Amino acid sequence: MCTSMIKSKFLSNPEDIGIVAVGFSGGQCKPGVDAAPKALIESGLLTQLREELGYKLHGDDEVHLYSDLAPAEDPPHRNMKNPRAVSAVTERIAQQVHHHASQGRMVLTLGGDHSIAIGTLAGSAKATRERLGREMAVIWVDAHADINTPETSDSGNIHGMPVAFATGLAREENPDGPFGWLHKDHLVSTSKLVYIALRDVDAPEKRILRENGIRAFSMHDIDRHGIGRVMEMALAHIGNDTPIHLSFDVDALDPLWAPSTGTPVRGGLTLREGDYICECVHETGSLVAVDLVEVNPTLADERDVGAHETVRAGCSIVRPPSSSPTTKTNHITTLTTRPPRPLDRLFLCSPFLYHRRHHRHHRPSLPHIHNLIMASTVAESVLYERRPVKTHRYQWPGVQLNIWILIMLVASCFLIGSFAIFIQVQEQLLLPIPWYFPYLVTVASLTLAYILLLLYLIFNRRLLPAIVMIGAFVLFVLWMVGLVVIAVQLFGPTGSVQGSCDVAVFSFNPTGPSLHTLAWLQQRAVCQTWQAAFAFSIVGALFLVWIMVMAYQVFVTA
Ligand SMILES: NC(=[NH2+])NCCC[C@H](N)C(=O)O
Repeated sequence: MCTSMIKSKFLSNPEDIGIVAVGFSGGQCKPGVDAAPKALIESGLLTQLREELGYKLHGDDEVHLYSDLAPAEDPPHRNMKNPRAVSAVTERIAQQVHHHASQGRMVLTLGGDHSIAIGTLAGSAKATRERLGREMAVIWVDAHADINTPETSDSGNIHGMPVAFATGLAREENPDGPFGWLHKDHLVSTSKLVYIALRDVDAPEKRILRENGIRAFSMHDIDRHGIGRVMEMALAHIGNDTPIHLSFDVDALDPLWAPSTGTPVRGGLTLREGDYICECVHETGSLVAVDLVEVNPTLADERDVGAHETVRAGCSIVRPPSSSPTTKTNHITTLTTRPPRPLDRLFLCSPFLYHRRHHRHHRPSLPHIHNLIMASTVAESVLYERRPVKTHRYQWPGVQLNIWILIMLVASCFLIGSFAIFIQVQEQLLLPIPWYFPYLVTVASLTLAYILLLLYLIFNRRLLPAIVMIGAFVLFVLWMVGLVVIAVQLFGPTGSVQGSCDVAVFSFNPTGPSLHTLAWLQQRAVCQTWQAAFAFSIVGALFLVWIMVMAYQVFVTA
């Protein structure tokens, strides 16, 4: 039995994981990244998923090297290095991912360099369209944007281009050319793409991000807002009704924690921030696929102090619980009752664990990688003695809310304007001002203040349904009083507005310009203003009911 307590929204077989282990490094020039799946598996990743977290794994018996796909020759094409090899391998990966995803399983792809995401995204986007009739969102956690087109890339390495291919920004016109196999149903929309942890973006990539309005959170944003807020914003951008593919490049982490990668960049995520991202994505229940790429176990050599640091940091961050007397579940008990090992659950530690120095002294430890993956046990497992913090992300229907605000603005402004004029007229005629004139001006002004409050809350992403509901209810009562008063004035006994209209105006039959005609026009305008005020009051009252219903729906679906 799978231990995850988060209910998956989009997987029909949430206890199953399709594994695609990709031993491929052709998207860049440093050898070794193809050894990652083996290293990850040897360090116990899949065993842990299967035995300790209770997942049923499919396709876990083989690391694919795709040697049968190696072309006889592979000259550069549109400035790309190894174009045919990468195209053929990613096409095959797309089929593998599609196969698993079509069966409603989570797909875990172990890279490999990041070029393989051309295949993983294509496979899961297609399967998501076919199975759920929806578009899929992508959270790309990476130091790099990997959105160069072949024409903008300086390096020609395809691992710097996968997003451009996956979004259709880099298209191959020739269907038989490299990546000509990518069709419309393989593509991901740029509006459903969110980057996290960027810090090394090429100038043309910046332009591409800007021109396509792609949502990107750099390390600067994480420093400024904190990872919590950034995740809130990233997930709000995606919305809670969209399946998510998480593509995690290990170089998103600071080299302090993950130096064993081809293109490390300083100033990256802390270990804990990496954990947190994965926990948040898992908690949405929308996760359908994960890639873990660019782990290069061969790049940590004997002199690498980073490996030591990694181990130390991992140990201090993830302290195995000293005791866990209440643990009942078998597979968890096994872990919690055995003596803690210092390397346990070290986040993405496999490149270091794979390192001979550590490998000799420790049984390949259980990597912390499952944070990254579906189980996200960090958030929920007794292992960590943490309780998931229930955070609500309210998803307001944007269009409805905008219409609501606009119409209510019009209604309130109209009431303020017309009753202010009535007050003025009464004053001029030296008549007493009835209480409901200033009352209606006040109610409409309160409504304006309420709209301003909503806008402020929306801007700060704090639009809580409870606030909306309470405010709307109070205003509704006030509007109803106003509505009744207006109705009495308009349709009440003779002597009312309606009556004066009928008697003072319509019984006359003014023809030609005269003082009578003028009075008649004036009186009719007053009547019509009252009628409009009545109409707007009804609209206001109904709209207040509408926003209460809206708030309720947002609340129950959160
Ligand atoms: N997946 C990666 N590590 N990508 C690094 C890309 C670096 C650079 N922007 C390039 O296009 O070559």
